[in-house]
Amino acid sequence: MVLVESCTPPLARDYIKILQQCPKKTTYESARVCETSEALPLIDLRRLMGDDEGERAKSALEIVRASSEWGFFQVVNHGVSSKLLNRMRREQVELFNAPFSRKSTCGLLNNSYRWGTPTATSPDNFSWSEAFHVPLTKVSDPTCYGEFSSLREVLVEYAAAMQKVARMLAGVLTSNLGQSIEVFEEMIGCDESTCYLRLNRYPTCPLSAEIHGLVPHTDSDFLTILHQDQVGGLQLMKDNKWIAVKPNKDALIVNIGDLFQAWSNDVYKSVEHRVMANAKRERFSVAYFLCPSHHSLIGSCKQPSLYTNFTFADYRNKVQHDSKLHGRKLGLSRFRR
Ligand SMILES: O=C(O)CCC(=O)C(=O)O
Ligand SMILES: [Fe+2]
Repeated sequence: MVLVESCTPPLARDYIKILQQCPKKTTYESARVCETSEALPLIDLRRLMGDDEGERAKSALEIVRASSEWGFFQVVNHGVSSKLLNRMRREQVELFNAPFSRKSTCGLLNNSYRWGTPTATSPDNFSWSEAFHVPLTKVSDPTCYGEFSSLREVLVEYAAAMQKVARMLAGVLTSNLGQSIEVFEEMIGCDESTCYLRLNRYPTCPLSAEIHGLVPHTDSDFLTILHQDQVGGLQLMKDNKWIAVKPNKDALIVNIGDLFQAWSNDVYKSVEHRVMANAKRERFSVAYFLCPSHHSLIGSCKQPSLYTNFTFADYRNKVQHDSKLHGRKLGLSRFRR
């Protein structure tokens, strides 16, 4: 019990409360069952950026195929230096090492600190993690950082580097749909001021091997670029099986979000993914979310559209509403015709 009470953030306290309130014992059927034989597609972006037109077309096709068949892929030679990735990680570790009271009450990074899942109604929608979910409009604001002033420079640089990769990948995906990236950006209002960075920490979990570090979800954005450490735990759903993503220190992980699935009329897939908690090692990751402006209309670029027209604000409101009411997001199914 001492162990549980001394845990910060107070994940164990919150988890046990939910467990006690939940009348049915939750069984994590096959929570750990995981197929590892299929490796996530690995795409070399040097070929996409090179002079050889044939190679560029081949690597674009790999991106399109992975986005349609997997909704997930890894990229290497992405142009983001390992020095920057390492600096980001060091600053992230230092930030999360701050006392809980400092993180939770002092307005750091636009008050974006969260832990656990306040809306959880059962143990299986509780996430054993803490995070800062930072709007990019705030990353250059010096008043957001308190004593963590060196974090600012890294976050600004990191966001710019991720934006570059995201734009390149979005360009490939939109061009395959017969649209230019300029038209996409104008219609969707996607730019650096509308995107988010999420710094995740998954503390070790002393309670059970079957708790989620992050519950199964799809991302409510166009696409996500993730940098994870070497601990592992990320899994994605493919053909009704969970597949573990093996950490690769040179790779960034890319996944399609709900909005690209809608905009592409289901050509690209936003697939469920989750993180399993780890009893022995804490884990860190940083996610960059490519998002549109709130009032952007996310129709489909193809007709007949499988989805009703909705704005990003409509989407987020529904997600919040469903999470409060049902303990989880219902996502795109809310907007299917
Ligand atoms: O930490 C990870 O591996 C996944 C993070 C994630 O899915 C998210 O932040 O949406
Ligand atoms: Fe995610």
